[in-house]
Amino acid sequence: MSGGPALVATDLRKSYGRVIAVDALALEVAAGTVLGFLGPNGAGKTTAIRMLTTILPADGGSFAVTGIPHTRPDEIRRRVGVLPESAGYPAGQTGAEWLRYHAELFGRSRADAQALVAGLLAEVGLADRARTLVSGYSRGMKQRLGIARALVNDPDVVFLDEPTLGLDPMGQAQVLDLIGRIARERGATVVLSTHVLADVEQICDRVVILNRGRVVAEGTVAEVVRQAAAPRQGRLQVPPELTGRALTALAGTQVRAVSTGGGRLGELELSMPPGLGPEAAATQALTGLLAAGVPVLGFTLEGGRLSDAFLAFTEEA
Ligand SMILES: Nc1ncnc2c1ncn2[C@@H]1O[C@H](COP(=O)(O)OP(=O)(O)OP(=O)(O)O)[C@@H](O)[C@H]1O
Repeated sequence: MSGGPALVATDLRKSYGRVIAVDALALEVAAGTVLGFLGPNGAGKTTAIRMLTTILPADGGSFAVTGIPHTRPDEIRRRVGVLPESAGYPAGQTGAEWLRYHAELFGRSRADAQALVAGLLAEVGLADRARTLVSGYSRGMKQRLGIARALVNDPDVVFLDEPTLGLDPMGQAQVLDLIGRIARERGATVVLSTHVLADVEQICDRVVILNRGRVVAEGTVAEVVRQAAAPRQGRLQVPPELTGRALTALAGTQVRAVSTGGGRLGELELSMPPGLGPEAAATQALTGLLAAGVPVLGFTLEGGRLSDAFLAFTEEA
């Protein structure tokens, strides 16, 4: 593997008729990163993954995987692993047979493939189910088998499209643990497409948020949350006797204010409107209060979650 980024994309585009699925996608992902690839339904994640894994030709733009340009798709295919959005599994084969078949597709001899498959099944926690028909596997076991298949060529970059979809909490935890190990122990880069933002907060080093085919946010989870203007909640203390005047003053701003539950006078909860940065919202609120002659005794912005950021970046304009 080269010392450069694991994945680079520039101006990548794909349309289906008049629907622009991916629009000028630019990405740069460092090796060993677990990247959360996020976006609402139809944002273009699956289309982007299909292009980056050379399954679907792009309309324009370029990309490279571990330095291999998109003009050499056969080489890229040897360096990537994929768990597709709706992976199909064979009913009549055992997990070991199915994986061995895929290992042999990558040119392994039978003996070599057998050893590889035993290692992979152990890695994904299916060693004791090697000789069971896949049709008898639970959904979580099938997903882990699909991830094992994605690892059969010892890839540098692994693309997982919604790997925890439909899994129970135990199944989700096992898949997340496996993803963490793929990055840590194999040193592979993982591109994780998911709608489960709690998973992303737990295991992703960085995130990219797509909306309508475009990257609308990029960075670590903390950076994206900050960029989003979430914090969207704040807390304010004013002299108790001036609570009413403070609420009237804030009603003239874009910041929504209510007295805190429990009726503690002088303490107000603020909701910052989407689209207005936290500094701008805070300035508006504080300026409004000072103009009304209300002294501000305390003011804090509360930390936002990735879900707040996601909504802020993907809400309809
Ligand atoms: N084969 C296709 N033919 C026509 N339109 C398509 C096709 N595949 C995707 N699209 C459209 O392209 C856009 C992007 O779809 P895509 O499946 O890439 O989004 P996604 O982010 O993966 O969504 P989801 O989270 O629902 O899986 C959508 O408007 C979708 O309807």
